[in-house]
Amino acid sequence: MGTVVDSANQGAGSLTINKKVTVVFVLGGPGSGKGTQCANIVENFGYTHLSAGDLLRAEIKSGSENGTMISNMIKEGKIVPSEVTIKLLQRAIQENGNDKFLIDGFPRNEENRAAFELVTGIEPEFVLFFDCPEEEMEKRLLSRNQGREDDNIETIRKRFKVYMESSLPVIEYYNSKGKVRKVLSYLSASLPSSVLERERESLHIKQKLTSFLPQIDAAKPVGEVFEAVKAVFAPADEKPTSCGDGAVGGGSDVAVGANNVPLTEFEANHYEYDYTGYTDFVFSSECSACKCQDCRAKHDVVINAIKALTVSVKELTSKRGFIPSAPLEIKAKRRRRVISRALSSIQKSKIATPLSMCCTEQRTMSKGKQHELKKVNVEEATAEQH
Ligand SMILES: Nc1ncnc2c1ncn2[C@@H]1O[C@H](COP(=O)(O)OP(=O)(O)O)[C@@H](O)[C@H]1O
Ligand SMILES: Nc1ccn([C@H]2C[C@H](O)[C@@H](COP(=O)(O)OP(=O)(O)O)O2)c(=O)n1
Repeated sequence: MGTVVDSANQGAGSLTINKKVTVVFVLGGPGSGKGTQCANIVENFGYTHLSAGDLLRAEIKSGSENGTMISNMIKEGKIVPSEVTIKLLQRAIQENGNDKFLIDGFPRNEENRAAFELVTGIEPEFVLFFDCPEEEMEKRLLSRNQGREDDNIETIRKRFKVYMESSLPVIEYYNSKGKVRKVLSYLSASLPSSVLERERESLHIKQKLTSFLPQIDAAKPVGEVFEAVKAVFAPADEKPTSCGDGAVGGGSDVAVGANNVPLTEFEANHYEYDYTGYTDFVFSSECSACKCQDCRAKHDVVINAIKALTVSVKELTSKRGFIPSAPLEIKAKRRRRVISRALSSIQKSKIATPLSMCCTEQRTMSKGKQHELKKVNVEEATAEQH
């Protein structure tokens, strides 16, 4: 017996997607309102909506050989084998003239995710995540009135269990890659961890989360939810790649902490948080919300420069026998000047930042290069100190 991917590949043949497409995954619990919001997005942003559940139900109706198996799995609240769903999605994408797709209710487990990526080579542009309390979802499903066989209390409970156990980890996976869009991302970036903690606390599924998870509060009325959705789509849609695109609220998790640098790294202690001027950087940089690789790379260079600067000043002050017992009294204005000078020296000395350089590579920048940065910054810092 072959793997899921093997069998999906065998059957894929003519189904191979031979056009460049933009894919947004729309995820959330059963009844969280994915389909409802997808209809709004289609109307306003020109996407084509592909609901995995609808495709599977259409397959049952078509009398296909897989029909009975799919029907039984859905009645049990289980997830249909990936190769079946992926083929349906591939066909729908290939046959549609559009090149922008909302894929709703997929991937629903790790197997779905990995197989789709391998078979189609498509990575989502971003992930939209609707978070809604179970009681609300249950109420909605029980009054959905679409004649669905799985909208009964017994199957609903099973679907909730599958969602918590299999689907949430997929959302967390995309979150770790900075793909999950949130609305207040730019704000959260500058907040101390205690505030982030409070934000995380407000999540309906908080007990299952291992990290901060961007979400849209899907328990609100349809119109309000769509306002949040619009904030995610509008900027991304208007100016997808340019620098300083004003994508306020449209940034993903990665956009704010650019390159996924954990916020805690800058908040380890008061001294470091204060000294790096991280807050200032986030709000003053034109590119802080931009996710293009260029900006990410630049941001990494700055972060490294700031770190090097911190080390240098610590060294300088300890050499002078001055060990600060309180946070260093460097005023915000001066701090910004130091940082901006450090940045311009870096640019002037043409430290090349290849666009292809990924965040990890940047962070593991060779010691030699870090030393170079440090040298530049020691001079700047010394000048400032005087
Ligand atoms: N924000 C909302 N407030 C109240 N009811 C909603 C909201 N969003 C969707 N619904 C209703 O809840 C039910 C489930 O919504 P649906 O979009 O089908 O969810 P999903 O696609 O996530 O399963 C539908 O009857 C829909 O009209
Ligand atoms: N990727 C997917 C998506 C849906 N399914 C099956 C299992 C789900 O319980 C049903 C219904 O999914 P659908 O997305 O239409 O509905 P809910 O979000 O659960 O309300 O379809 C699947 O097996 N694999």
